[in-house]
Amino acid sequence: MAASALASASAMQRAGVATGKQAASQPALLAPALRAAAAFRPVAAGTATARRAGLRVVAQAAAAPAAVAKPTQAKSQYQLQTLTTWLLDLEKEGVIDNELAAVISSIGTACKQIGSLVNRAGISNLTGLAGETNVQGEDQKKLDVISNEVFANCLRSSGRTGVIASEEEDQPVAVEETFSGDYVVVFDPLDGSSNIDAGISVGSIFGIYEPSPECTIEDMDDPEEMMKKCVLNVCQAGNELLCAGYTLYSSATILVLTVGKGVYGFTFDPLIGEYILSHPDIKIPEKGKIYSFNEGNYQLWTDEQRTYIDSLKDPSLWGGKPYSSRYIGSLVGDFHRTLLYGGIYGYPGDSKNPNGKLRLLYECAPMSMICEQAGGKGSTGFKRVLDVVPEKVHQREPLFVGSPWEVDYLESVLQGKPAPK
Ligand SMILES: O=P(O)(O)OC[C@H]1O[C@](O)(COP(=O)(O)O)[C@@H](O)[C@@H]1O
Repeated sequence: MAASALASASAMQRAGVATGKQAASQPALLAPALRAAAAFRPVAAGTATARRAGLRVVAQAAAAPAAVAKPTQAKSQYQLQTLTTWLLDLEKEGVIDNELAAVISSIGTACKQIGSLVNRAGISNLTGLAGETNVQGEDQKKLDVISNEVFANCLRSSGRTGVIASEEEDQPVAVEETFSGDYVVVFDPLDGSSNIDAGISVGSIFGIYEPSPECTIEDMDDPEEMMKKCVLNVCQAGNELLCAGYTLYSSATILVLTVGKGVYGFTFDPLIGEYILSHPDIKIPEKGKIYSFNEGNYQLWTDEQRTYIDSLKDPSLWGGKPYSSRYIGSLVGDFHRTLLYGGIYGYPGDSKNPNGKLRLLYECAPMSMICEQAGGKGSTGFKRVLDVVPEKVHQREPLFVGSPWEVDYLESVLQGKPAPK
């Protein structure tokens, strides 16, 4: 209607003569056109729109307190809280600086890229082995190598990182492209990669530290000196972490992180290419009903560790319903479920691997910070994970994370102390 109306009105003008005269000579033609043209006029009194406007005005007048309150900007249903706007709010509040925001954004970009590579792995020949082994002696998957490159490239191009350390790199690296900020970033570019070829959920894990003041890397440092400083920069205790997070690549791509003020989850929306706030201020349940351990190692565990798991399976101890067992074999997947549903995830040390399998710097510490920020706990069984100072970059540490009750109960069993109430 509107368009045709615009058309006829101009048709009239094309007729060149003031509408008035002609109108007199051809009334029938004009009527519909005039009515339509009226639609384009500012809201005249008596029309439906005016009525609605009027009602709104009245309603607002009625609702408004005597003193005319500043009209609050109605939150448009299309207003999104994205990772970008969340970081901006944190900057405005002085919680983080724009350099740290830039580093976190670059990690967000890396995870978008890795997420799409993981999704397409089966149809773009990205499954299978890369034919190399990493410093842990593990056969690297093609996507381990590629994800490592993607992560490192994004961190470099942020211009805000000074030293980066990856599960897939033997040694930490000093970043030449650093512009300012010099943040230290540790990361596991693709965790749980043994699950990739089966299309089961995997993830990325990261932690961000301040550069340690004692070891500022100088341009004139010789390579050996520089390496020593890089290692010292990354070997910081988890309680020094400024930010920790992971991205889950599963039925959805979900980035979960903390900057020390609670835990927030953002689901990636591929339609708009943005991370949307989907899990604000995550709180882990005080007590859960799920345990997540690789019981295949049961025979290698200590008596206390076996006693703990056996007790979770004894219904008489839990009002007739034992704990449920869930284990994907992908730390990010198992931890994400534990964070949302409660319970405990554990990778104990055992007679074969006294310190377990998981790496303190870029697996245990970041997950423990997130868990604590959500009201949970992260323990080695005998000590708070975040208080362990790493001596080596790829140091392994036993890890027990989850609801405070289950972790306290575990520590009581391993340390022979009374169980929590
Ligand atoms: O197969 P296991 O011995 O249970 O180990 C599984 C654990 O190892 C990991 O795959 C180790 O991580 P990477 O894949 O990064 O080496 C964790 O994700 C997972 O929780």
